[in-house]
Amino acid sequence: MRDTLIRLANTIAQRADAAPDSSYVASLFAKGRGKIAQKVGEEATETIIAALSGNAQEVTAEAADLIFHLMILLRDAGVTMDDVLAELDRREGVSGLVEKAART
Ligand SMILES: N=c1c2ncn([C@@H]3O[C@H](COP(=O)(O)OP(=O)(O)OP(=O)(O)O)[C@@H](O)[C@H]3O)c2ncn1[C@@H]1O[C@H](COP(=O)(O)O)[C@@H](O)[C@H]1O
Repeated sequence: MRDTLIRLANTIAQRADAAPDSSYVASLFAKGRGKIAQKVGEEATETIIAALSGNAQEVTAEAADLIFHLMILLRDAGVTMDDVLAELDRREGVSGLVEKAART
């Protein structure tokens, strides 16, 4: 799973410095963080609607759109996927400690 995210993050990073009319991702970077954030919001809403409709194929497609646009927003905000995954790892460790404490 991490390989997919790394490949996509690398492609997105290359597009950040590319000419705006050279690709979809490059054009989104050129439009700025407000537009990128708007796309994340739209894709999040579409993912929610798909999940509520109960169609797993639609949820998969919308979730892919959401993660893709979120990765563009992260790049624009100077946050790496490694930062996010490290935060999730840290929380897993924290919750493990809480569970351990609850058992003692
Ligand atoms: N994963 C994706 C991906 N998912 C969705 N999309 C595009 O995201 C856009 C979102 O669709 P919408 O209908 O919501 O948006 P729109 O109407 O085109 O745009 P708005 O006017 O709403 O801003 C579509 O143009 C999709 O093609 C993607 N475009 C690119 N990728 C990946 O990004 C890489 C780089 O893409 P390019 O920058 O196009 O080379 C590709 O190799 C892919 O791996």
